[in-house]
Amino acid sequence: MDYNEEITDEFNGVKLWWSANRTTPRTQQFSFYPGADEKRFYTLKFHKRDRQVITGIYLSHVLKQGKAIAADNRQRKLYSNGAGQGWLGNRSSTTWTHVAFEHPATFDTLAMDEKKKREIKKDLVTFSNGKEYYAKIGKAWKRGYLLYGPPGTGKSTMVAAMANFLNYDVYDLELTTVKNNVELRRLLIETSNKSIIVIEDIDCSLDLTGQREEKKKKKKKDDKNEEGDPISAMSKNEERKESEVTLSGLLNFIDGIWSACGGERIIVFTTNHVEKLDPALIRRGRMDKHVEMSYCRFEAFKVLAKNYLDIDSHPLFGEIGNLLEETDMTPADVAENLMLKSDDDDDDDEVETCLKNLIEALKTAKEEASKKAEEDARLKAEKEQKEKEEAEKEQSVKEDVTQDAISAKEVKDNGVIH
Ligand SMILES: Nc1ncnc2c1ncn2[C@@H]1O[C@H](COP(=O)(O)OP(=O)(O)OP(=O)(O)O)[C@@H](O)[C@H]1O
Repeated sequence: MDYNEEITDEFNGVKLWWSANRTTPRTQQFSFYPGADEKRFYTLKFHKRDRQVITGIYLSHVLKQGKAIAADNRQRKLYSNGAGQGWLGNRSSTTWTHVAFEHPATFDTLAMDEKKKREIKKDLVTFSNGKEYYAKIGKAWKRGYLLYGPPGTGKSTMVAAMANFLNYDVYDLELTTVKNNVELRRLLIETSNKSIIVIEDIDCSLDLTGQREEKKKKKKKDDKNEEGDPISAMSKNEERKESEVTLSGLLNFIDGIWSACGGERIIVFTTNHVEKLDPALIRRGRMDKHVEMSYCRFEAFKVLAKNYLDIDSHPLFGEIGNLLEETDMTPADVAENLMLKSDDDDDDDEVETCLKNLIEALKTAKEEASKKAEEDARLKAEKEQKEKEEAEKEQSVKEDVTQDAISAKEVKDNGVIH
């Protein structure tokens, strides 16, 4: 609103007039900051019979709307943590740095089962409106999501869609650069409200899955190789400092030790190997919602076809639908085939070429999958045969030993037989 401009509003049948004003100071003192002494205010005019409505509900309605608009217009941020450099070039504590978050993914463009999408959106809305509820039940206002599925099924895309849906910032937490639990806690305390904290590929981020021994062995081997080269050993020493963040450190964070610093945070773990994760890490209550991101089926394909080709139907959809039901292809691979090669998405030939390419790719994938299944079956049969032969061999050795024992007993009982 400009100064001296007046706008009319209407609320529940009540008409009112807003105007923006300012006062300039009478004394003409010198100031470094032009306009520092200026007073700005809004004037609201309405009929006195409507006073109750205006002071009762209208003003809080305006404040609420204002906050919502400010939140919508807010430039959201994508934070990531990286190892900083100390004075001597050594590794110092990791800190958050940020860039503008501008990922275009939304739930509309996310290719997945519609029912699942609706369920997730409902869960997110319930969470973000749940301030009083969380306070009432005495729980930290946070929610954990575990997104699991093969690479390219849209786990990162889902995080972006969630952030855009809720208007939250995203903190991409790289655990391997966090020195220890103390540093983890500091980083988490520095996160702001209304944010999603993501740990991608949690199975690779930490020694939470029994890989610690492997790494120790490798380190021992490297140390041995560097024994004769102290300079390279010194320079690598800093670089190689492993994260000492522990499972219990991470569990404490999820359980809300840091909840004293406020709420409204969503924690997301993504993994390609859910079976590798420690059950303590992903039990319900910590990771409240487990979402499987799966291969592209027909319903998800239709979303991609709309996104990439701007079509809702096509005579080739039937064939594609059948192939997708029989073949496991990730949405990322399907999307790759649907990328137009020119910028003319009205070009019917181009659309058809894309769909035909996809059909070819699906047929190839189907053939490869069936070859692989045959090969797996052959290897399995071979293995079973080998195990059977070994068991038989073992059994025959056992029988020989028993026979020897019987013969020895007979010799003992009956004397030496010549
Ligand atoms: N479900 C999906 N809906 C829409 N686009 C998708 C989907 N899955 C994958 N894509 C497309 O494929 C690309 C890769 O997907 P994304 O990085 O989200 O997969 P991911 O499961 O996180 O993979 P990774 O496990 O390798 O990190 C995305 O940029 C997006 O264009």
